[in-house]
Amino acid sequence: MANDNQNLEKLTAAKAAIAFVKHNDVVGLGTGSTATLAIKELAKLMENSLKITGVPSSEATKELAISLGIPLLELGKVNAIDISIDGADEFTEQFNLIKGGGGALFREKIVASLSKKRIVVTDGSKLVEKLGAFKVPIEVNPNAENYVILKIEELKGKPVKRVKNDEVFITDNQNYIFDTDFGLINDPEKLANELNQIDGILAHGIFVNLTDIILMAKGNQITSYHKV
Ligand SMILES: O=C[C@H](O)[C@H](O)[C@H](O)COP(=O)(O)O
Repeated sequence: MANDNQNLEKLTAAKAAIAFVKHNDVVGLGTGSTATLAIKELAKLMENSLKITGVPSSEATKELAISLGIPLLELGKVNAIDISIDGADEFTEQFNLIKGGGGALFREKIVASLSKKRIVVTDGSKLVEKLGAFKVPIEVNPNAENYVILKIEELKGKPVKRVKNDEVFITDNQNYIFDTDFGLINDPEKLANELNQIDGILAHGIFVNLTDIILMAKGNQITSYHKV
């Protein structure tokens, strides 16, 4: 559970991120508590002069954006996004991430893939030396459940089907999530590529080469990592 300090850090990072948004931008709207703060800050700027169009990365974010009066485009109908702002569950200084703690990883990956500038906002707890303490969310079509479990186990992963409020968690895309323990991950790109080969996996939460700027707040200080 996030404490007050963590919430303040999330807000500090969110405020730093929206400074990158320009008038008339198409903005990829992430999912999760930190992205939510950024979306609310954007909406405040829109009360003055900023005009943007959002592209939501989940049904929850879509509802939030509508409630704030942010005009939206449908993700599946968009060819390019100027800038996206999203959170992360873990990141390394090599710009590798684990995402999907909220189950929105597939649409978040498409948003990041379409975006010209990808900004990740986090509190100070998300920086790690190696990914993997946070279990890798893997979104699986129910028809491929047992097949995918076998294939993940061949990769030495230990998948656990996600349950929320005593019920199997179902994603916005009507799939399951398997939170998978791979131990600490030495080569995220290799594991990402191996998972990409498995039929039945819609997406996994390892994000490689999908981030340009990471804004991490620690206390009220921002550390920004820019990919060169
Ligand atoms: O599916 C959820 C997303 O990947 C989130 O961006 C991620 O879980 C981080 O969320 P939060 O900002 O709430 O820590």
